[in-house]
Amino acid sequence: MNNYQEPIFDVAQLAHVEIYSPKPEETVEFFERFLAMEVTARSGQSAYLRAYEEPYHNSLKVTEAKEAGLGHAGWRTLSPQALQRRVEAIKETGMGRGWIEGDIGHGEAYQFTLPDGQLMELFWDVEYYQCDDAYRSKLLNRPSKRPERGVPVRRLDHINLMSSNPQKDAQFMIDNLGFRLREGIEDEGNLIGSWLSVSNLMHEIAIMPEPNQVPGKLHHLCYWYGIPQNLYDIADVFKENDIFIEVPPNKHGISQAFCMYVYEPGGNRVELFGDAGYLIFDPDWKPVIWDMKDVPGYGDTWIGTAFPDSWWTQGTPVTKTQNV
Ligand SMILES: O=C/C=C/C=C(\O)C(=O)O
Ligand SMILES: [Fe+2]
Repeated sequence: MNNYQEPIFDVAQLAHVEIYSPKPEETVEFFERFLAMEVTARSGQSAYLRAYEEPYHNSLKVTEAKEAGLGHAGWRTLSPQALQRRVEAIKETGMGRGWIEGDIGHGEAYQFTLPDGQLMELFWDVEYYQCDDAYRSKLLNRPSKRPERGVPVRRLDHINLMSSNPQKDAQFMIDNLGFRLREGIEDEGNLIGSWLSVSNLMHEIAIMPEPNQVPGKLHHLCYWYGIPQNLYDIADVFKENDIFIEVPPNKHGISQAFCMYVYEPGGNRVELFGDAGYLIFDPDWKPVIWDMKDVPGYGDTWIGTAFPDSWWTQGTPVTKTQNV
């Protein structure tokens, strides 16, 4: 058994996501007013936000840009030593961009891109949120009081990217960062969809096909409630405020998560999780593979309305969709 390929446990979590918005103030208002996130800093064209149960200074950076899309995703490693090991591995791939000083909320980070071009970074040094007395919760394991406005999300859960070569990107995450494939969608033998994680969550990242092979897109970012009823509460608020609901409260087959998809005012798709679906504890988990023909009505939506075409074809930045 000594030839067993041990997992790489160097990446700990998805710590933050930067999204681009052509309507930054409306995007910030969406997260602040409806999802009750707190703006913890502003600098230049960016605002930094956190959810009330997140321990770090921020988990979301909203940056003004011409078009919606992914700015970058930030992954925290398990230790400073783990960071160094992963940086060496990434350097070998030629996808490394080099070190940056850091950003508001975290220290030096090593940046790289996926083969498809999406920008990512690895870091260890992080700034923990310092709670003002006015926000201190009586629930000692909660970093700040539950906000009284909107329907407050509790933490960042995952990102989902659209790729011109999803199989190549998934393999990159597996080979160099220790992600494990949990579920996949195959079409004519190609892995076109993958749900990958480094924790007990079933995914911190998913990678799906861009129908016209346009590289570098974001499909969605997801925040977690953990309480299915909250999806109906926030759906009511969205409806009252003309926020487009693409997929109403729904149970996914893949991941078994209870979800809902909306578009924030800047145009990026945001998923909300009523619960995160099943957790994984088997150290030798065998990926569950779906054939694409079996997905509609089972893998995508197990219970709820059918997914609209837009869910399979639209990401950000938006490009004209030829007939797919
Ligand atoms: O077609 C299957 C889609 C599943 C999506 C997810 O599990 C997710 O985006 O969290
Ligand atoms: Fe998702």
